[in-house]
Amino acid sequence: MRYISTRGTAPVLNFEEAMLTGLARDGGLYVPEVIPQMGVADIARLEGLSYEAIAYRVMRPFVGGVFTDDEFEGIIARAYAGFGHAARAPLVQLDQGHFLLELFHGPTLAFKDFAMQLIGQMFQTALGRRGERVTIVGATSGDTGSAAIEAFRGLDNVDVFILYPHGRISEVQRRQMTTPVESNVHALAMDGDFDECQARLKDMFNDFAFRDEVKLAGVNSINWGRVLAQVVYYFSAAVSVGAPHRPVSFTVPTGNFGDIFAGYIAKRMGLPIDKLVVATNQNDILDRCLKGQGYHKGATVPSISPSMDIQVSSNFERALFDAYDREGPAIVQLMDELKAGGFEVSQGAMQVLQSHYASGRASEDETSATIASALATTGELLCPHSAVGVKVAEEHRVTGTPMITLATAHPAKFPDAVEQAATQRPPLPPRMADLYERAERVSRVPNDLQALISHIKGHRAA
Ligand SMILES: Cc1ncc(COP(=O)(O)O)c(C=O)c1O
Ligand SMILES: N[C@@H](CCOP(=O)(O)O)C(=O)O
Repeated sequence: MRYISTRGTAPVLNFEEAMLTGLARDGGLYVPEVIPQMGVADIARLEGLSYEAIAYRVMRPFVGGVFTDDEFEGIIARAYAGFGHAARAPLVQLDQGHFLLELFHGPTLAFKDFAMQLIGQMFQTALGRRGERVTIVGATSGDTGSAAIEAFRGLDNVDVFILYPHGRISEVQRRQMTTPVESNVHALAMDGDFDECQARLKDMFNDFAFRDEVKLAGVNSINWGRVLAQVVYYFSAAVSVGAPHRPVSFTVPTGNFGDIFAGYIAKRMGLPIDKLVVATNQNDILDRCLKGQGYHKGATVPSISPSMDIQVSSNFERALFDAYDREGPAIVQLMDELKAGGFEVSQGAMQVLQSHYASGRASEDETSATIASALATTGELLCPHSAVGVKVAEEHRVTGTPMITLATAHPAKFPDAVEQAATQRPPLPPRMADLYERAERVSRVPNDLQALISHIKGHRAA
């Protein structure tokens, strides 16, 4: 299995190399050269299997010969052993034909654990074999960072630095990053918003001297391994509501476009997905773009679903790559225009995008109202991101086709917003009950590439 860059000029890599490289050296994102296929019979055989067994069958062809069968089975088993639900990703019914896929039973209570726990295990196996140590730098609007710190804390062969936008994440998210005591993990509160954190991260990858000196690696969804792990739950969920014998739709609360892109990969592999619905909060650049209004950056407005306060949605580049017939130079041009403020999508590419993705947005009031009404009618307490999804899903449901909305975080990660909407404060699970008493360790850093580089160099173990 070979991986190519969306910008067309970086070296072609195998799975392990693409996973450890993160951003391609031409600034692009790695994607599989060919998407492996699963036929109707292969998908039907997933019914009744454990989450781990489905994960093995769905991901195995993407990994190639990098891990042996036994190694890969062990990696998957260890990744999901710590989840708090036997089904890992249980499906609950909200209404006739509308289901919620609960992706918040991992150690940090958000969907990011599905991929981060897995790539933590894959990094450990691959780096142990190579005898290498790497420096992971990540950008987060709250959940990626906490999942990464949890997955990599205390591991021998990695230093982890996570940039988060100072003052723009929830207290639970912050404390999940600032309270681990292991000396190889570092939370950095940066002045700026998430897009600026992500831009500095990409600047670091494009500074080859720094990148090579510290052996920079990335665990944001620029890393193909992150997207791949998320493909699995589209299969597990769809099969439990009747796929491959009938089509299924998904609505996905979306920010950096990694999760919905995983759904697109599942569809390209053969899963009968009718609609993939992108649900945004008031930072609705993706909704506007998918409705044909171009991709034009504005100011990011803080919302009650802060993890989706994003304007530069990094994985949208992967979607554009396919929509532009995998023409690297076209993507280079669009990304140059984006640096200057935005771009228009060609008519042909727009048709391709709209054939795969629908979209909608939820205002702040609509999000709060959905939290309240879901609790009243179904007893389900939603986090604000999941509520954005449920509201948009309701607008796209079609009789006869099950709609599955991804519940991307536990409500206890956003207790203030949930309490305000539902007059009920969701408690943290018992294992985290002392989170507010634990001591915090965090460095305040400026939005400045050189300052960040010297901070990281000065705090690495090796
Ligand atoms: C809770 C939550 N929901 C939804 C999203 C959006 O996911 P994606 O960035 O993969 O589109 C994020 C962050 O990315 C998140 O943390
Ligand atoms: N919402 C994310 C933003 C980063 O997304 P990623 O999937 O690219 O890592 C977060 O919680 O950090």
